[in-house]
Amino acid sequence: MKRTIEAPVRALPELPFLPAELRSRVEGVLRLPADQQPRWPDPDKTREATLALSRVPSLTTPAEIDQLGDRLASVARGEAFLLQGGDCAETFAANTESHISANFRTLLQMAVVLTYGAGIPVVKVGRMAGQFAKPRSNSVDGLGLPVYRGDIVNSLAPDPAARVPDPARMVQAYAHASSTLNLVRSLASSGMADLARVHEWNQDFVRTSPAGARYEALATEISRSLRFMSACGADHRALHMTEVFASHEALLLDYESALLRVDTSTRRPRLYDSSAHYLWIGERTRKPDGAHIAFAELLANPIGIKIGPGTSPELAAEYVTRLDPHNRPGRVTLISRMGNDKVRDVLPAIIEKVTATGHQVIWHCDPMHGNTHESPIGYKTRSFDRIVDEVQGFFEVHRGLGTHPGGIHVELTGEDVTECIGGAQEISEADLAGRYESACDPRLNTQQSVELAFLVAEMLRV
Ligand SMILES: O=C[C@H](O)[C@H](O)COP(=O)(O)O
Ligand SMILES: C=C(OP(=O)(O)O)C(=O)O
Ligand SMILES: [Mn+2]
Repeated sequence: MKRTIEAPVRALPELPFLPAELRSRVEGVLRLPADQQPRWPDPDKTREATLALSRVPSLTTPAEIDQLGDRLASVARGEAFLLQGGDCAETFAANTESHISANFRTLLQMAVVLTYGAGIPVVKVGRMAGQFAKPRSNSVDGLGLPVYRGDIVNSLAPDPAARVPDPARMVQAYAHASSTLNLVRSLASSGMADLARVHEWNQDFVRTSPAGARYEALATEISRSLRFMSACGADHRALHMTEVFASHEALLLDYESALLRVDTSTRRPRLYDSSAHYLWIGERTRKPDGAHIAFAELLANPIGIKIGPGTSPELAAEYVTRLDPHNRPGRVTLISRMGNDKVRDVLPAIIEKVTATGHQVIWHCDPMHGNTHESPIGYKTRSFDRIVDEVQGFFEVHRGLGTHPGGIHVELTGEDVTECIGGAQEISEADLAGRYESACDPRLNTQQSVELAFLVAEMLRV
């Protein structure tokens, strides 16, 4: 008789080098209740997949992760700005060279404008190389099928068989993440990241955007600065290459725990989630007594937590004290995703309470997830104006309190999709059907992303 699996299977992977004390802590965490996990139908296949992942090479190294930790410490101290962006849901099908390089290029274009606007370094973190798992509002979709939970779990195809969770997808996700990182590392150190070249793309944006005239003055100032630096003979390698880090939501605990690796080169062994440099815990899985927050507590990686409008100041302070026991600036990023109509009311009390704990966190603004609505014909969309207004509100709140608005976290793609309405191209609800390609949430297209960067640069210069 076929056994029905009532609870999600979370087999602790082999983790060959895990010292006994750490192993029992990981096991304890994986026994806690975890939201949004798939019910894999076959425990043996699940174990096979996690065992395979526990033996593969790390996607990131402790040295790179610690390097990002240093950069984030600067952000927390107000000496740098954090730009994080990429797809809502990466897919295996879109894991192509053109898609990855277009997203990377858009991130670079935004970073140049923001660096100029802020006058401080911009730390670039992609939602890439692992952003394959999605938390969902409902377990059934509009067609009555089990919901799509990201390519690492099941398929978007509207077919009951395709929606059955398949643990072998975790191994495929690792392979895709690995090839993405390989390409991105190479692009970051090659001509693609050359400052002058990235600025030329921004000049193309200004030439072709219907709102170009508004941004021309800023783009011209950047051109003059570049000519000045070149005339002075400034030719540092940092002008020709860049540094970019990979991040995703630490949602699927079977995948994340199988990629845990231990660095034993330090006095106390440190546990790294080698699936990414930076991981965040989402709005739907941040229960304080659940597995996700406890998992994040184990890690040496920098950690983000999404905080929606229902977050109490006390809970925000609890996250920070639990996740930053050693008082490391930038160890925790609080990513507010309040909605443009709530950010000005809800965020100040949270900032005050967290600041009073003495921990130096990064305050990050996700202006996407609190501003999603359904169009009359059923597309999930977001309005560019509301996105801009949430960032504006976030800056106003920080200016009022004298704290550092540490950066923005956006869902974007380097392609000319029609998923968010508004922006200089005036994408309307009727235009959404034209090129709506997201597997989950609506992303800013390239033009909207670069336009947002120009608007944020203006806010930073006030
Ligand atoms: O990316 C975020 C969430 O997964 C997403 O907003 C949930 O979407 P849903 O409400 O369509 O499930
Ligand atoms: C799921 C996401 O966001 P949130 O947890 O803030 O809803 C996301 O960033 O795709
Ligand atoms: Mn999303």
